[in-house]
Amino acid sequence: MRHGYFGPRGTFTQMALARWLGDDDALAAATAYATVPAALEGVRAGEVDAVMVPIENSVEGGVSATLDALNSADPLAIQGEVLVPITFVLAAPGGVELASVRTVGTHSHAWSQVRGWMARELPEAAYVPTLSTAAAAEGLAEGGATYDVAVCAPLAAEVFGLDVLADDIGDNRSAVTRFVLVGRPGQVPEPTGADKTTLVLYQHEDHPGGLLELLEQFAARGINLSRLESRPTGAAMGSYCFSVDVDGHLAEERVGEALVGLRRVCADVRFLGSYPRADARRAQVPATADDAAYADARAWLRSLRT
Ligand SMILES: O=C(O)C(=O)C[C@]1(C(=O)O)C=C[C@@H](O)C=C1
Repeated sequence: MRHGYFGPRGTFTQMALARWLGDDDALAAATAYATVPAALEGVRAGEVDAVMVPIENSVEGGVSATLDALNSADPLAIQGEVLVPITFVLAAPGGVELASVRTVGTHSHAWSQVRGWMARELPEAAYVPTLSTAAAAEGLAEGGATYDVAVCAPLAAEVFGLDVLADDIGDNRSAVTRFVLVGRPGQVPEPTGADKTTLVLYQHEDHPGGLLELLEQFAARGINLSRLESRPTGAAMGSYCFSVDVDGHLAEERVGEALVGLRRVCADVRFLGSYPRADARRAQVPATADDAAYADARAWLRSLRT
């Protein structure tokens, strides 16, 4: 299988792919893409079979670039997820002193996670956005960067031969980012009992109780949601879709029933995959909503009809 990732080398995303593959040769052969949309386009175009991209951070929330690229164009399928603890360093070419720093380059998600440290230690420093944390480090190593230092992973500082001016500068020491491996739709991974299903829901039109109508489909079937975000569809001001992760697998009765319900009440339902949870936490399913309960209720209905 050919893999890709949101690169360059030294991104947190590459670390996630390393964890997923567990094989140095496969990682070295993987294609680095400069942006998340480019990585997903690489899969759609068949350049690679699957790419690793960030989707959610425990401090900053959803990664909009990923959510929006997954919601548009041909549907893709999430095949698995990886959790990576996030620690940032302040990295610079040799000879740069902390006191002389005026500008800091990094990814916008990383900047949001070091704001407190920056306000305390470098209150005058201006922020320069870069395509990724590792791209910021790469820019310094290549020369000609428009910033003095980079906020990046310790790995990126090492890969690009930079000095570490400050260690562990994240405001939240337990920050974690969730990454997903995305491929073309095909086989859905087998259910494990500890799975997630990712969906994008489009309402017919804005109306009172519209969101409740969607959520009812899950609540009535004993399905827990682990993420719910509204994203603009881009069609008009106030036009939103809902991106959700639910505990459960397409193959399970209660998830299937919820999908049937959603299909009836939504203008469109985009199925983005059922896949094993990285933390292997089993879904809490009420006894009234497990597969046996559905089979029993269906048998009863059949008996009434015959
Ligand atoms: O820039 C990187 O290194 C990434 O992998 C991207 C990304 C993100 O998009 O959230 C990943 C984890 C960190 O929270 C900051 C940046």
